[in-house]
Amino acid sequence: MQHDKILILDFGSQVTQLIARRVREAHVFCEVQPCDVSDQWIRDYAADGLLKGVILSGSHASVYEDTTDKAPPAVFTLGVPVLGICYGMQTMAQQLGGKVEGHHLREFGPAAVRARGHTKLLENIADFTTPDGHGMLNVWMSHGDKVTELPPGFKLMASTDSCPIAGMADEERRFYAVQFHPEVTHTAQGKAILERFVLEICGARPDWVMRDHVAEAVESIRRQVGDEEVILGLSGGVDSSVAAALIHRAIGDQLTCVFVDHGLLRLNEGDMVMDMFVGKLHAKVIRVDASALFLGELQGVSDPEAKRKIIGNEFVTVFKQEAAKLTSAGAKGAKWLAQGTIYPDVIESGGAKSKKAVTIKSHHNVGGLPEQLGLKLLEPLRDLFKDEVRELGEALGLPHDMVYRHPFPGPGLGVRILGEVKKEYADLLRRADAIFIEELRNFRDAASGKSWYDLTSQAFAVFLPVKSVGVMGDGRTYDYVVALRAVQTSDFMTADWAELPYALLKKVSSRIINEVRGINRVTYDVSSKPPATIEWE
Ligand SMILES: Nc1ncnc2c1ncn2[C@@H]1O[C@H](COP(=O)(O)OP(=O)(O)OP(=O)(O)O)[C@@H](O)[C@H]1O
Ligand SMILES: O=c1[nH]c(=O)c2[nH+]cn([C@@H]3O[C@H](COP(=O)(O)O)[C@@H](O)[C@H]3O)c2[nH]1
Ligand SMILES: NC(=O)CC[C@H](N)C(=O)O
Ligand SMILES: [Mg+2]
Repeated sequence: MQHDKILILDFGSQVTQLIARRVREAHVFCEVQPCDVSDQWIRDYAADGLLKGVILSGSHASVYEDTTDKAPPAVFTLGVPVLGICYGMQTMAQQLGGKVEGHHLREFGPAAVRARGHTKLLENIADFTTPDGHGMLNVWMSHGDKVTELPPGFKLMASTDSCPIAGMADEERRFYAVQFHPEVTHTAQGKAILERFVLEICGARPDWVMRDHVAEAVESIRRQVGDEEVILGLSGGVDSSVAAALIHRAIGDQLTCVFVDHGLLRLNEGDMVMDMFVGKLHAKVIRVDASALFLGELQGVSDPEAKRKIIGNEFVTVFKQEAAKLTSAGAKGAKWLAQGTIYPDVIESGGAKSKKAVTIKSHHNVGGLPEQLGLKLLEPLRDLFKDEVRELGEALGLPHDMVYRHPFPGPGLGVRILGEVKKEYADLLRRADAIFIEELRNFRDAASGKSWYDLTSQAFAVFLPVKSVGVMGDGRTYDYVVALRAVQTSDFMTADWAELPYALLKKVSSRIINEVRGINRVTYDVSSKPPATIEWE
């Protein structure tokens, strides 16, 4: 089945992904592309007739600077509706003959917008009505520049006290633009406005539903792979688990999963993964116990980046060995490497050019492997956001607890044991961490009824290789310290430390100190990201 599609051109706004989320929530398929795709690219993209509309995102830049990006002109000649948001509105105005000016006064935060001109986009969408009968919208603004002159053919669609042209429309050509951000939840009617644009103005079919997606994905994997063999690095994390379950549904025993136990996994994780995939799904999984190898290589190394590099390299070595064994043992050998790449990974690596490439941490993943192994790449989750991946996982019958797990970094406990990694430390940390997670699952927030595990995005314990003095049973102890970390975040780029209930912290601390001999002190990390990061290394 072919889906109608909406194209979102990204000018580098922090919230471009939210536009895509809102469109997907309206069950319309959409893709984000960098704003500097060529006219030819746009025309090719539209050639199948499925492109129903284009959305231009915001940006940190100002359109009147010489160096800033413009929308590919073809966007305005395709004949499909276009919606400009913030910078997207400003560049639309400028490119089509209007005027944009800078102001030193920035408008950042909530604003009340008055709808004008009875346009199709805002018609009958309002948060309240003024005594004289005007529809008003509570929106979120984030700009310094303004459109000061409408382009020919446009009429005024919205205004605020400080921004007289807060929206404009050329209804004949179906071009609409708003200075505020409908994609953020602070704009109360934002969802309604984007739905109006996508469903009614663009007329896109709302046919993007997970149920159908499973069948389609299975079909497309079968077509792509034929009777060839596939290998996949299975971590027990959400993405690789859902990818494995999906591919297994499609091609059964043609899939072999390689699960590397580097000795830095969470408590019982290895057995859990095997139980699920081998025991319940009957998938082929090779469990490689490489803990001696990894811990050996890490001996004496305490620099975080050096540790990450070692773990990454060893991982590649082990994976290559297993792939080679598979090739020599089987008649055919694997031709495909499957990965649980999801849509945010795609956008982050190939997308917006505004992203600055400063290495804060070398993230471990299987990048670069396909070339080294000479395998073709199979990435069935490439189009999906994390919550869609989770929905898909559940549709495939994976247990809720597995698909709603917090993410776990590839280097595992290796980046949660500060400094040199030792088996002794990993064993202590695993037990402390398991207690923390267990209690997060046990404690529920009275108001929402949700567990604190579900109310946090990521939570774990960190091992500090320093000793402090304590007193237990009238005796002196001199033992290690554990720090607890729990954060709330939507995208892991920024995060707040979670305000866990004291009763929960108290229980966890007392259990860890009583049950894990070797730890006599527990602290709670109250640092946000930035300036701290989520992991400690
Ligand atoms: N211990 C491991 N054994 C095999 N493959 C692994 C291991 N750790 C990581 N990988 C591979 O590296 C990829 C990237 O890891 P990443 O943590 O980003 O994703 P994930 O573990 O699948 O999901 P999550 O984000 O929920 O942890 C995984 O999809 C998996 O293919
Ligand atoms: O697959 C991964 N390989 C890695 O090397 C890695 N390092 C950090 N993380 C995860 O990324 C998110 C942000 O972490 P930081 O704030 O510590 O950079 C958090 O969710 C971290 O757990 C990793 N994930
Ligand atoms: N959020 C935006 O798109 C801002 C656009 C432009 N930089 C301005 O300040 O007006
Ligand atoms: Mg993981």
